[in-house]
Amino acid sequence: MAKQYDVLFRLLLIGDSGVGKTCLLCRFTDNEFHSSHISTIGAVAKMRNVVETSGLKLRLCKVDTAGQERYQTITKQYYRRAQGIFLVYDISSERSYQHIMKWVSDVDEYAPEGVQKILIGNKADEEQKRQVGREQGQQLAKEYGMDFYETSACTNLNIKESFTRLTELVLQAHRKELEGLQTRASNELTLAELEEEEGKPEGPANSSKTCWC
Ligand SMILES: Nc1nc2c(ncn2[C@@H]2O[C@H](COP(=O)(O)OP(=O)(O)OP(=O)(O)O)[C@@H](O)[C@H]2O)c(=O)[nH]1
Repeated sequence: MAKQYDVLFRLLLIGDSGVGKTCLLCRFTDNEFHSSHISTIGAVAKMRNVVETSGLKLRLCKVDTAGQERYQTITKQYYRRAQGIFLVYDISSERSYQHIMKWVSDVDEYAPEGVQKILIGNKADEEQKRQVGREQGQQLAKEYGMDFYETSACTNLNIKESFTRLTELVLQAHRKELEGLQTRASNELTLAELEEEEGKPEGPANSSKTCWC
């Protein structure tokens, strides 16, 4: 069957367990929010419809990874195929913010050079429980040369903006290859593995979640 898209980009969500990675993805993809927390096991991929830009059809595959330590061997396998990474902490958890440094060092070790990163301070609606100031997020992002967004999967704050921004950064980083692709026959594209993953759990582990949230 003819491919419905030219290029597939993989965006990864990483961060401590419970910071809201699954909910961010669920809000962006299905515009839904669920208040229960069922930990992701391993990693789960979700496709977003084809986006047309610069004469190319992009398909985004977003991989929601488990934050729990025991799945880290599995989730690190996904780093090397990522073009963009969301590093997520929870503004009501100082601990999850402190752990961003550890997540960044994992990215440096396992992700390809040139991978694009964005720092996310999620649960911005939880102002009364805030433990991490907005300026702390900005400062950390600056240190690592990342863009920074405070988001809320609950109220839909900055969800579209942050996903759009990371896609833009990935596009910019791959501009040269993309220009080449525009002049070639579209079926030869290999910028990322072109494969159909709709609805399938990514990789060796399944998710215990019955839906994406
Ligand atoms: N108030 C508020 N709660 C949120 C937000 N995002 C997620 N949550 C809640 O935080 C809990 C954890 O969310 P998940 O998305 O399952 O967290 P996760 O990072 O995917 O967790 P793991 O799969 O264990 O790594 C759930 O109870 C969500 O309802 C948010 O923006 N605001």
